[in-house]
Amino acid sequence: MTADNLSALRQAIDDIDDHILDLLNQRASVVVEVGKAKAGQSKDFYVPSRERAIYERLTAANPGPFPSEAIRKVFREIISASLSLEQPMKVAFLGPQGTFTHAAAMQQFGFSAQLMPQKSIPAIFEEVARGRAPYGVVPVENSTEGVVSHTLDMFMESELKINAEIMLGISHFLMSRSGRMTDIKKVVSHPQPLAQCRKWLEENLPDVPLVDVGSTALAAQMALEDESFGAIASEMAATLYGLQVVKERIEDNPNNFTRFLVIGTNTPERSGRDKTSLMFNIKDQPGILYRMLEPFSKREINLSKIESRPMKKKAWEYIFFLDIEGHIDDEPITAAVTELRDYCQFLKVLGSYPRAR
Ligand SMILES: C=C(O[C@@H]1C=C(C(=O)O)C=C[C@H]1O)C(=O)O
Repeated sequence: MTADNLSALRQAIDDIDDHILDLLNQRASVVVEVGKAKAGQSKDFYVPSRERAIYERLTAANPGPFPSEAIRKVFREIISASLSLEQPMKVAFLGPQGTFTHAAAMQQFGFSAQLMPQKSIPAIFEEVARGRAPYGVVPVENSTEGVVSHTLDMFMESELKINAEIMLGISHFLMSRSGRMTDIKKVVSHPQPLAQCRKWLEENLPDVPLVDVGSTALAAQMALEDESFGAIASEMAATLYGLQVVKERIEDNPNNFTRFLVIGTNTPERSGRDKTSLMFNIKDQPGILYRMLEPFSKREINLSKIESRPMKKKAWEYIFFLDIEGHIDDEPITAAVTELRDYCQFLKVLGSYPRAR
């Protein structure tokens, strides 16, 4: 390639970039107009279902060679930056910086959002309920370890609604100050990642004691303080805290996903591919468990999750959490929920929101 040829190609890239920049500005101006129109109708500015539709439409329409996997990331940032023109989007999440919830919040809201780390799951509910952040991100279940009971318990007392769900592939990294396995005398992490790496730890660090701490990010901070600590945390935590990766991807099951919820004060409109989460307590009667599912099965409504938790106020009474496919405004769902209500002492719709996949 000659120098002339290279500079001609670079000139072509500059021209295209100018064009992209011009289009980004045109797009941002339209988003501002949409924001004004929504404010006039007191509608939420942030619409996760519309964002999902944009990612899916563009990924399907992409002729290449630009990689389809990158489309969501690029448009995530374009949308995030446009949303911040109105006002920085404040999002409370389970901190400190570098937790998996931080990564989930970033995946959903992008770099232009103002992510606000909180010390506990109740603190996130509190920030949103008090209006200090319009949205919060909380973990709710892991594909290998099951539900995050703190989050389910919070819905018993809170009136907040689920606005979206986020699925995040979870990969655990072992990290330390030196990056040498032989320096590690203790392994620190949150109990869930420790459990998810049990086999790897038994095989590779059999005599090293394991220490539970409140979060993976806290574990990373401890490893930064003490060279003899190995922390199990996200790749993001290693970068953020400047730790050396000892071993990548040490989870026993590589098919490890965590589901997070975006909580807010309103219920999003139907998107056509939604999920509804319900919470209820049934009256104690013979055959009641069977009957509570009948309103759904006879309408062929798909259940994606059922979970029960002890009701703290009364021994041996249970609260059920049910996820069903569809939006509460869909006629069969409204009818099934109305029917179920008859068997319940109480029933709460935790939200209808776009399905992640
Ligand atoms: C512009 C809108 O509002 C927000 C911004 C979006 C965008 O930049 O495309 C998409 C959805 C909303 O979160 C809209 O609802 O269309």
